[in-house]
Amino acid sequence: MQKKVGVLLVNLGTPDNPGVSAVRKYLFQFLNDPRVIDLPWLARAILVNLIIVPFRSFSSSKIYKMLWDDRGSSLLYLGEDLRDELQKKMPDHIDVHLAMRYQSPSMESVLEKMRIKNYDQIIILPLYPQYASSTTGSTLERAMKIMKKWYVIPEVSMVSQYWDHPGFIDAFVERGKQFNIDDYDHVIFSYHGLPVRQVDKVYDDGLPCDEHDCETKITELNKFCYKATCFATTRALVSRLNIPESKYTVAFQSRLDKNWLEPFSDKIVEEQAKKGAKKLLVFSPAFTADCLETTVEIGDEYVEIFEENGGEKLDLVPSLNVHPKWVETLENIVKKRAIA
Ligand SMILES: C=CC1=C(C)c2cc3[nH]c(cc4nc(cc5[nH]c(cc1n2)c(C)c5CCC(=O)O)C(CCC(=O)O)=C4C)c(C)c3C=C
Ligand SMILES: [Fe+2]
Ligand SMILES: [Fe+2]
Repeated sequence: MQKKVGVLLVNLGTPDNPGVSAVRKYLFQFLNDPRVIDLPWLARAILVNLIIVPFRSFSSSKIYKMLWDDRGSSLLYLGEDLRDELQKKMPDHIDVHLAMRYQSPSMESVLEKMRIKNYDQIIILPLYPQYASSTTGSTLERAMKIMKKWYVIPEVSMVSQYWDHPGFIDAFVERGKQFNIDDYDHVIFSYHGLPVRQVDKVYDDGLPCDEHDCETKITELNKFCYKATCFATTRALVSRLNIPESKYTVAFQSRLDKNWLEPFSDKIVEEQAKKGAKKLLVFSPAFTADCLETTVEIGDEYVEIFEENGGEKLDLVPSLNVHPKWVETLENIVKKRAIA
């Protein structure tokens, strides 16, 4: 009998609408996740529920209103498009589903639909190329918490990271080739930031991230360090795109406080403009779909910072979205894991 396989693509999630109350609900669920704000519960409860959420709901709602278009939030509808494109590449016995870690469609509801299908195997595929406890870790933990309650638990396969997958790199190289890189004064590889505390936690040897050469090499110790894999993705991309070391910077965006990974992308944008750069190109290879962080933070806010400081043109390389090479990469990842 042909084995049935269910694939679950998971991304972060987005508010149901850009209004303050939906954004509050989203931030409340997201930031109360102990893998995201990894403080003791009382400190997290006070910080998130009395300080961050009440204030941030208003400012975030404003930027979500800038992101929203006739199809809604791109993180969600591009995920749906990706699911549909991947489904087209699959044989009859493999179904592709999409869930969001926070808000809708929830992992609970989609996994329940998958349970009823009685698959022989479930493949959980978070849409983050580089592992972080707050993203991939949280998604995989949630999947395990849901499935551990099932009476019948099928074979399960979980994807932790694919920052060096040749297909993932090829897809971003193709995106980069849409631009004439020689025309730009500088290139920024801007990854979502993380608290330094969280990157330090991947090490069992008692030494912080800073003492593991994470900017230059991948080792047995740092292979799950988000900073190390962001730098490694960048090395793979610059080598394929022939970008010399003097012409690019790796930076981290979207910090909540100052103890996040540095350098900060907005500061690098400002610094480049002040040094006289007129044209900047920005890649954002921690995101596989365009979202608030790319379209608004880079595409609007960084453009403004660059121009205010003397720059002329900042271009954002679009994310992978439904690029055929990206769909093909996911197809290969799934087919390699699917049981026969
Ligand atoms: C690589 C992916 C991501 C990592 C790592 C990550 C860590 C992380 N994020 C926050 C706080 C916020 N992130 C927000 C938005 C957001 N974050 C990611 C991805 C990663 N986050 C995405 C794809 C998005 C956009 C979602 C969308 O709807 O388009 C937000 C909300 C927006 C805002 O108010 O700025 C917050 C807050 C933390 C605390 C964290 C790790 C500790
Ligand atoms: Fe985030
Ligand atoms: Fe590290």
